[in-house]
This record gives sequence, structure tokens and C-alpha cells, in this order.
Amino acid sequence: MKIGFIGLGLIGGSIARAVRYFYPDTEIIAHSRTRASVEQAVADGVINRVIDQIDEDFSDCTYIFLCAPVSSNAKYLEQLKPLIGPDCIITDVGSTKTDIHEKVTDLDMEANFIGGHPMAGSEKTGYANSKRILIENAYYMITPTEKTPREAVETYRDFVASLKALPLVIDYHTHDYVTAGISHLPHIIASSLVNLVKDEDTKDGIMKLVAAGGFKDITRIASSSPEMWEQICMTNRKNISRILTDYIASLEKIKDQLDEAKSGAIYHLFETSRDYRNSLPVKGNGPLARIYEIYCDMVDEAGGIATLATILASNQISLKNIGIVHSREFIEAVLRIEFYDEESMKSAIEILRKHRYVIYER
Ligand SMILES: NC(=O)c1ccc[n+]([C@@H]2O[C@H](COP(=O)([O-])OP(=O)(O)OC[C@H]3O[C@@H](n4cnc5c(N)ncnc54)[C@H](O)[C@@H]3O)[C@@H](O)[C@H]2O)c1
Ligand SMILES: O=C(O)C(=O)C[C@]1(C(=O)O)C=C[C@@H](O)C=C1
Repeated sequence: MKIGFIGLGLIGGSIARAVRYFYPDTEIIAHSRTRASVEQAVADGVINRVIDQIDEDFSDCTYIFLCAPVSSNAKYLEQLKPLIGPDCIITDVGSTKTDIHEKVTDLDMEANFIGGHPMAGSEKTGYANSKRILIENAYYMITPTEKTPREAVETYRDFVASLKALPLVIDYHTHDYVTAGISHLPHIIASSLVNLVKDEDTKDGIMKLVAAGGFKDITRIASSSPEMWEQICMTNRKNISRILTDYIASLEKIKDQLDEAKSGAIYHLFETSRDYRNSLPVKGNGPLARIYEIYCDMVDEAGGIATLATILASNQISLKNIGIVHSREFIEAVLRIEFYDEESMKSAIEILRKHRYVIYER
């Protein structure tokens, strides 16, 4: 198998690493704007060759992954059209799908296109931050066209699953409606909140100084790439605008409830969100979902860690990792204990609590 990548940053690099791991003999070629990254990928053994411009080298690829920002991906279709073989599948990883599907239709390339979008990522960009396990256990949305051969869709779905992601075939309109709500609006909220705090801070910047877990948890994604997010917003304007309208209305409702001191309504706001948030499925949240960790108050005595480890070992519970953490979330240092599976973690919590350890679960 030969696979081509155009754009080899966080997502392209992560997929290339997964392909290299699960299909070591695959020939992987890549063209990217950042020359240093693709050269590093060759040095890492992740890809075989750097391609300076889009040429016949892409002609015999089984799959070509477009992994640049969304609007840039769409621009490559035209260059690829005269080059690709009849069975080649061009796929992308872009966060919006309508724009690229419309370009594919305009160019009459539907039989050779399957849209793709792994629901995993980070606020960090670039090949240097790519990880083989990034897409593992993450939903990977697949948006075929009406003319993509069904066998090609099935083969591609199996390929995605073989990289340990969770394929989900969906139409591209639904994709853009859904992602506006669970990804695009949250990014706008995070960035606008950060900018609001920047503008409302005291002259001596006390808000910035004391900002703690709450602010940091909800705004991590405000550090994401402006180039990528500008293109996402510009290619899903209608869906984002619609849900933004509903969101603004919900904020106005909350403001009215506050102004009128409707405490029951405010209680209901937090109660409903807590129940829904707590019901989110754990499966499909990317590699982080597979971390089974707890935090435990440090016992301030010599050999404290050894005692705790011995209690767990004598109950046949293996530890994956154990270490002291100094985190702003906890007043004192705590012990972070990581397990191999959920069952071990649950048993450990029960046993340690019986021994009067104070445990914090995530
Ligand atoms: N970051 C995420 O969380 C995330 C998650 C899922 C999907 N995506 C989608 O994946 C795609 C890539 O995002 P990323 O996070 O990997 O970004 P990134 O910035 O880490 O990587 C983009 C890569 O594309 C290259 N590039 C940029 N413009 C190019 C062009 N015109 N031609 C060739 N190469 C170009 C860059 O040099 C870089 O190597 C985007 O379409 C994005 O919507 C991102
Ligand atoms: O975890 C993050 O940092 C992300 O923003 C990942 C995230 C998201 O969940 O919104 C971002 C964009 C993608 O298209 C898919 C996933």
C-alpha cells in the first residue's frame, strides 16, 4: 500500500504514525508547507519521502490524506484530479465537510472522495506534537459522497478501524450541524471568554494572576491555531451562526434570572448541566479516555508511598504509574496513581478508602 499526505502537522503526523505502526511496510509520502517537519518525519522513519510539489508521485496512492487547514485542503483537489488513478481515494481530516464536498462535486471527483474527521486533537499544532495514539479510541466521522463505491467506503471504514479509531459513517450536512454545537461554538466561547477577561481585568492583572482550574479547564482550547479556526468558522458560518443565536438567547435568559434573583432557575441550570455532562459516554474520547487514575492525599510519614503500594500489591492490584504531583488544583501535594484498567482502579479506591486514605476521582 502507498499513502500520500498533504499537510503533516498534528493530525496528519498522528495518522501517519499510526499507519507506520499498524502497516510497517506501507510506502508513505508527504508534501507539507513546513519543510522541517516532513524532513523530521523521514528521520523518524514515519514517512519514506518528502514530495516538494504535487506530481505523479501521488498517482499510485491507495489513499491521499489532505491534512492542511480546511480551505487549503479544498484547493489541492484541482491539482490532484488529473493525477490520481481510478481506484485512488482522496480523504481529508478537516473539521468542516460541506465546503470540501461542494468542491468535490463541482470538480466531478465524487467517486474518488470520502470525507473524514477524527474527533480527537489538541490546542497544540505541528508534527512535533503528533502522537500515534491520538486517534485511538476516538470517533472518526466518515462522510462518503453519493457516488463513492460502497466497497470503497467499507474498505476505508475497516482501514480507520484498523488504526484503532471508531469509524462513524454520517452525511456531511449532519456532520457540520453536529460539530457546530460540540466543537465550533465551544471554541468561540472559550476564545471570547479569554478576551473578555483580558479586557475586564484589573489594572494590575489580578484576574490573570489568580485564574485557576475553572477558567483554565474551560479555556484550554482558546490557545488553538487562529489560522485553522478562521478557516473552520468561515466554512461553517450558517450552522455556527444558528447555534450562536440560541446560545446568546440562553445567556440572556440566565442574565434575566440573575437580575430577578430566581435562585431556583439558577439551581436548575447547574443541576441540568451536571446531569447531562455526567452522562457523556466515556468511550470515544480519544486516548485520554483510557487513563485510569486517581489522586490520593499524601501520608506525611517516611515510607508512605511504599505502604500504600504494598497494600495494593497484597490485593493483587498492579500499578501502571505512581508519583507525587504538585498541582494548583490541590492545596497540598498529592499522589497520582495510575492503573491498567477500570476494574483495578475501582478495587483500589474501595481498598484505600477502607484504609482511611482520602481519594479524589476524576
Ligand atoms: N487540531 C485539532 O484538534 C484537529 C482535530 C481534528 C481535525 N483537525 C483538522 O485537521 C487539519 C489539520 O489540523 P492540524 O491540527 O493538524 O494543524 P497543524 O497546524 O498542526 O498542521 C497543518 C499542517 O499543514 C501544513 N500546511 C498548512 N497550509 C498548507 C498548505 N497550503 N499546503 C500544504 N501544507 C500546508 C502545515 O505546515 C502543517 O504541517 C485541519 O483541517 C483541521 O480542521 C484538527
Ligand atoms: O481537544 C482539543 O483541543 C480539540 O479542540 C479537539 C477538537 C474538538 O474537540 O473540538 C477540535 C477540532 C476538531 O475538528 C476535532 C476535535
